[in-house]
Amino acid sequence: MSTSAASTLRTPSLKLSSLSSRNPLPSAFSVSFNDKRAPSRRYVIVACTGLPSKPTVLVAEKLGEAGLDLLKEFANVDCAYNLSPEELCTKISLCDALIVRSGTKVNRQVFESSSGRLKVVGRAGVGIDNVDLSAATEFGCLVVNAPTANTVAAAEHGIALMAAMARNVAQADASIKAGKWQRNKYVGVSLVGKTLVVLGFGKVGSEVARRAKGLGMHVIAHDPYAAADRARAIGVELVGFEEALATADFISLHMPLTSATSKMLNDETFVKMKKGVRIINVARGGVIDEEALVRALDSGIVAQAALDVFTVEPPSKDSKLVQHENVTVTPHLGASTMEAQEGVAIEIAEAVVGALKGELAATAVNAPMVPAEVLTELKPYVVLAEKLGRLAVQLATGGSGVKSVKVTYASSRTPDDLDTRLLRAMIIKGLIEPISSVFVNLVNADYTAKQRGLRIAEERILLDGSPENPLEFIQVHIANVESKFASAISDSGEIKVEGQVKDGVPHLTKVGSFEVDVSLEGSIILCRQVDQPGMIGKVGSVLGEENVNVSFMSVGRIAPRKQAVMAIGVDEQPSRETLKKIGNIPAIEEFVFLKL
Ligand SMILES: NC(=O)c1ccc[n+]([C@@H]2O[C@H](COP(=O)([O-])OP(=O)(O)OC[C@H]3O[C@@H](n4cnc5c(N)ncnc54)[C@H](O)[C@@H]3O)[C@@H](O)[C@H]2O)c1
Ligand SMILES: O=C(O)[C@H](O)COP(=O)(O)O
Repeated sequence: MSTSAASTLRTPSLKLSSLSSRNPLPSAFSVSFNDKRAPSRRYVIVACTGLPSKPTVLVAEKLGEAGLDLLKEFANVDCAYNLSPEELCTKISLCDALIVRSGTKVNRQVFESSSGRLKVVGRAGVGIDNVDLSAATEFGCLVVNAPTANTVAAAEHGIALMAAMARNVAQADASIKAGKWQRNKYVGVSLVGKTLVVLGFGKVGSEVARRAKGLGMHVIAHDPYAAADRARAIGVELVGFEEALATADFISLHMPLTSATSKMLNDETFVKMKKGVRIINVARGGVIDEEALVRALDSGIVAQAALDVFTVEPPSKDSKLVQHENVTVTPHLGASTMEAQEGVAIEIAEAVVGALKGELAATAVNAPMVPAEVLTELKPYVVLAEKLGRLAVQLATGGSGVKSVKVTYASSRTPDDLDTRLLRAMIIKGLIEPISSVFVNLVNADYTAKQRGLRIAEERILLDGSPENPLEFIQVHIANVESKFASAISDSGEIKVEGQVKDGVPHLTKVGSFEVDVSLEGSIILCRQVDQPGMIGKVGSVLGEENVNVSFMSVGRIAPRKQAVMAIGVDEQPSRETLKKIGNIPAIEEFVFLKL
């Protein structure tokens, strides 16, 4: 009999610990049994009190009612606006999700202060430059945004600013209200026939281009990552940066703020522009060097600027840029229409609720974005991947020694047609979580593996046949470790488990060199025995005596009457005594109990 099974069953030390950091249910607690002889092993029984089990969502900036209503159906919603950074850090430890707009800095300190409870940050809008994505990823916190609902609003605001600037609407309005009537002073310029350069030809940029063409402007665009055919389809030519600068009568900015786009317009670029150029910015203040813009306005290179966004928001009252007479400003209103705010609120509420339910988010910013239909197709394989990881690591003696893992995907689909990032993340989750207190998810899987020195190599086996199913089987191999169940070692000396999805249900189909077939639900007992009549009955009746329900049994053998491996799926965890009794059945040579 294997000593491993017995050693997992020593008298445990009892410890009560809150699960709040790993479990979104605030009412859940765990009783954990630590095995004194094998401290790395820990059993957890989760119990829920009668307290409310809804997750808590902190809404830190104004969100549309429709979004709040959606959130309230699923969560406790705490709307707390204008929090100081300290107040945010204090509150966040009690929250599972946080929703912000552009006015809240979600920095590393926020993630640190959450002590692991914060699972989702929802940015109710597009720009995520106010969220520290690396910190979020490190802490396993998913960041989702609402990338589409305010596109048109932002584009319309860009067009509104351009027209208002060209015709001095804001200045003339202020002048009349100050009792003046200055018709000669506010002669404007026409838009028709002028060249508009759109910098950043994404969602907002292309909508601006469409509208500007309707106004009779000649529109060209610069975007190193945009597809030329998409631009051509709406009659826009993509040009290089230098050409864009030199040709523009108007420049409208629509790129995200990143380290590459920070201060993209600066002293050097302003001198390359046509004298009298006009600039519109509804993207982010930081893409312009604001001091350089003031110089360019003073020197007349830039005739006018219309700005919705600023490096620091709100800008200081005495900001030279804001006060400049040739500058028209609005207080970051691009997304602020009734329609856009309603849409954004619903888009972000759905994304946050979905993420809290554990669904894979389509608008994830710091996790692989996988199209919805691919997610649906891969769902059972995602479960299979995690369970194979969990089984493989539990088969290793001393899990922390697991450093080198190979994953094999067998499929008749070409690699281009099979996205395995999700599967890899779930295998990592399965490999790490049973042997550590780290919470692993799609967001932090690769990061966590790297931190622990766990190398994951992936290989594909291209099968013949029609690629109806995404995958035929997945194998997880762990190299350079001993196994507590010697039969799990394959001919090549590695722990090997293989699984398939059958009728939508993940199955374990191979352990080492033994073929088995057991659905991956509940837990599993693996026994190696001499193949002889009555073994299934013997083990089954030991389990039955203790009312442990057997969900599945399967035997794989080398040859009749030789060695066989029996895989038994059980719904309940058998007691120590029951496992001992199984080990004492004379024909059983080794066995192991594995939690899924
Ligand atoms: N003022 C507002 O209220 C408001 C509202 C919505 C969006 N925005 C901002 O507008 C910007 C664009 O939003 P979007 O939804 O169109 O995003 P998007 O991701 O659809 O488009 C951004 C585009 O910028 C391009 N880009 C990246 N680097 C570039 C570079 N160096 N030069 C030129 N182009 C570059 C990308 O390739 C992409 O096509 C974001 O910064 C967003 O935060 C502001
Ligand atoms: O990036 C965005 O979506 C816009 O800048 C809107 O920001 P807001 O939600 O703060 O209005």
